[in-house]
Amino acid sequence: MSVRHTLNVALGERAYPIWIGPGILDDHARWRAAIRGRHALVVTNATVAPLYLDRTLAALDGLAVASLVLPDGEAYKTLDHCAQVFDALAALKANRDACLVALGGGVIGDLAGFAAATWMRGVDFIQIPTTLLAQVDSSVGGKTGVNLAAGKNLVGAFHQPRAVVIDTGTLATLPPREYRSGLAEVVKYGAIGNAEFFAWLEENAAALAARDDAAVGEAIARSCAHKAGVVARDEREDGERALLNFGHTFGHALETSAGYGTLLHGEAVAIGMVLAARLSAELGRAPAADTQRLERLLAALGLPTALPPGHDAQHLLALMRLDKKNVSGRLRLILWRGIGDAQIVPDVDEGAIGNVLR
Ligand SMILES: NC(=O)c1ccc[n+]([C@@H]2O[C@H](COP(=O)([O-])OP(=O)(O)OC[C@H]3O[C@@H](n4cnc5c(N)ncnc54)[C@H](O)[C@@H]3O)[C@@H](O)[C@H]2O)c1
Ligand SMILES: O=C(O)C(=O)C[C@@H](O)[C@H](O)[C@H](O)COP(=O)(O)O
Ligand SMILES: [Zn+2]
Repeated sequence: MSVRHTLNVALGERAYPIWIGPGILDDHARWRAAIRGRHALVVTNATVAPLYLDRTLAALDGLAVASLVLPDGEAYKTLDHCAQVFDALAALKANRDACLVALGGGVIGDLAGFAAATWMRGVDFIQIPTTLLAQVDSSVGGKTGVNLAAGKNLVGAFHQPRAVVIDTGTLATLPPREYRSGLAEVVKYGAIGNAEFFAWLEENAAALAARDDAAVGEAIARSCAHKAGVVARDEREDGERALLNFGHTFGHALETSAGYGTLLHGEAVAIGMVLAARLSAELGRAPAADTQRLERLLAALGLPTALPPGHDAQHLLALMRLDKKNVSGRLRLILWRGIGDAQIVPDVDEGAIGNVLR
């Protein structure tokens, strides 16, 4: 086991470490020290439990511990399944000093994090992300929540973890499609604010597609560093943090309309980023050549760039109207001036959005 990178999310008294490296799930002394009380509940799912639950429980030896294994899938990121976490905490007799341990991808992290935010009005939690997407994005920053039939992440809370334990060795068991989905959020960091990183991704696309350890490790560390900086400056999305939503207004609408789990989050974000880039070009805000560069990179990483056949533009637009970033009924989108230069654009013309969706 070895920690290759230690980052910090600088939030004053609520600052927390991000440890990144292969095998650090077994570095018990390190991450168990982040648990302050006697009770711990590990929340995971039916796919991840047989792979990594025993190793996680081994670190918690000596505490009053329980585990909850939920069904696997985006379709289960719901209030009903959050209620199962509350029931497990009640059965454990967990008090205010309890700690939840989210072991899995972004679905488990968001759901367990939301349960931690609301159990007894807020208890600690630790993120142990086991997908690339969760390692580069969802485990950092404290956005927790669940989906409704009406839209993605419509119920949630900002609640920061106490620590993020990124064991890059867990990626060895991750299916290829899920790995590619995570790469979309990596591309997002370059697209929104780091043209040099975007160029690095272009140069290393083949290595990343082949899951080369060194390239993947660097992509994870650089992504986490980007996100940690944004979150430290704007924890509650009053400004800059909204840029992390590039591609997401379209993407979330696509995920909801396709039925949760049909299109993976990263796939929907990949398509959404292309649509946001196209819309930026259509509005005369960005060069069309940058859209093509984005499409080429995403395609080289095995990600989709086009809307799924049979999509309903009007339905997508209706879903976009319920996005959290909108103000006074006006659509507020993240667009760009080009690679590495995203911006928040209020009051985007629905006609132009409709053109891009069609
Ligand atoms: N909170 C945030 O800031 C944030 C950021 C990005 C995405 N998200 C949310 O994250 C979710 C998507 O996360 P995801 O892509 O991790 O999906 P996921 O949690 O559904 O995991 C993807 C699949 O991989 C499996 N899996 C997990 N780890 C594995 C491993 N090591 N080996 C084998 N299989 C493994 C899971 O069981 C699942 O089938 C969405 O709900 C999205 O909205 C949240
Ligand atoms: O951390 C953020 O801020 C993000 O926007 C990261 C996104 O990748 C992530 O999908 C997030 O869950 C979206 O949040 P939402 O506020 O649009 O629900
Ligand atoms: Zn996302």
